[in-house]
Amino acid sequence: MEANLGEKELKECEDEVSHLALDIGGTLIKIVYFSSNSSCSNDDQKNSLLKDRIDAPGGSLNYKVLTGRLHFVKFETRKINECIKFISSKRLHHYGDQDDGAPASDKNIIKATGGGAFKFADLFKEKLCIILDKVDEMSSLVAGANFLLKAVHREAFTYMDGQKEYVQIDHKDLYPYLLVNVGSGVSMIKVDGDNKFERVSGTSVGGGTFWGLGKLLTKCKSFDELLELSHQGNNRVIDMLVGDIYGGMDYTKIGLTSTTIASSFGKAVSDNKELEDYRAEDVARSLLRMISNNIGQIAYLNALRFGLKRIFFGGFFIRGHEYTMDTISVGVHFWSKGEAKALFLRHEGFLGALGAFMSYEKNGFTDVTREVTEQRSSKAKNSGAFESSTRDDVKDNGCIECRVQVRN
Ligand SMILES: Nc1ncnc2c1ncn2[C@@H]1O[C@H](COP(=O)(O)OP(=O)(O)OP(=O)(O)O)[C@@H](O)[C@H]1O
Ligand SMILES: CC(C)(CO)[C@@H](O)C(=O)NCCC(=O)O
Repeated sequence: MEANLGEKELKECEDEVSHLALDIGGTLIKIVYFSSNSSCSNDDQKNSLLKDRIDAPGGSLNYKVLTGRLHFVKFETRKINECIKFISSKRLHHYGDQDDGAPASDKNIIKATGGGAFKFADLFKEKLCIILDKVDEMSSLVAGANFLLKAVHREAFTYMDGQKEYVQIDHKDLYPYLLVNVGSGVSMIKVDGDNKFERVSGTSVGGGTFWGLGKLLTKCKSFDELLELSHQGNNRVIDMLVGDIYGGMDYTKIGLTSTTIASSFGKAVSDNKELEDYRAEDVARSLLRMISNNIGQIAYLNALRFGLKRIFFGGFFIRGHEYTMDTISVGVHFWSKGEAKALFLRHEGFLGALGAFMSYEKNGFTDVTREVTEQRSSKAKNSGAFESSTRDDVKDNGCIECRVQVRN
């Protein structure tokens, strides 16, 4: 049953925050929280509009459905204190306050995944009196990806030659697939079903490598600046191409055109130039291509190893960046001779946080039933320093309107 809220009612109701989950990675902290539109002053209205009770399939359990929003926010892990201030100022850590039945001792237990759930457990306890309930990182990534692919409309898309094409996922034909999460490092996971997966490979040459090397080589101050720079660069200035080696000719016998990169950064060997003699734009471009190509190639090899046709790329390295996606797609297409497909996800950076969020099930948080609409969060745009992303879409900070099913 659906709660049928008009725009007016939605505006009149203030958001009531609940259910916070964290993914504390090597570079970024990702936060997902749910806010229900359930603090209307009139209780009757609240009950009739927002909490349609439904019976569980078995008949005995009673559920209520809350209408609200899933919010997505990120912080740099090195600025963890900003994240703690944000949680504190929004009182997100009191997620259980309105949860009638929960014992007091359960109220400040927050689901958290990623290495930082271990590393920063004491800090969260000290500053926010939160106990981090650790959820395995790989199972969170898989749960997050499966949820997005099944529940969120227009989540997965291909990107080739500047064309973005949404892919309708048939739930019965989702598995198996390869999930490649490009965070600071890269994990490659063969997914065979709900909570059925195996981490089959990984590489330390990932997003951290791009951002770390890029910072050293270009003096960029932010990841966005580095990406922007790469947009304007030309990798052929530094990369050694097949044509550079073969006197401008293709090496047709082994299928290499003259414009194929033979050696990333290879021209720097014979150029007799210092770093300062290269344009930062060109360095950034070569670096992005080198990392993206390498990830695309290892991903393809693993897909080949297990006969997987679909490769979903997640993690904050992707950032919906066209050139990154294009490079990965072209690589996968080229090496697989068109057999395998690279697919991208709109909420790519939040897989782990979403997976941790979904794990509230055991505490009575049952399901995010469906997305209603997706929109940019006006709050995210207006709330100042905490959400200061330069990009404007839901991947960075934003929200999905949805319904969640909560066990009474
Ligand atoms: N604003 C940003 N600041 C820093 N890095 C960013 C930013 N946006 C995107 N990135 C890229 O995203 C990567 C981090 O991605 P993600 O948050 O998925 O991984 P993580 O969880 O921090 O790492 P890991 O899972 O390996 O612990 C960075 O290494 C960088 O390449
Ligand atoms: C160590 C993790 C899982 C932490 O998120 C990630 O950074 C990663 O998968 N790194 C690659 C490590 C490797 O397989 O070589």
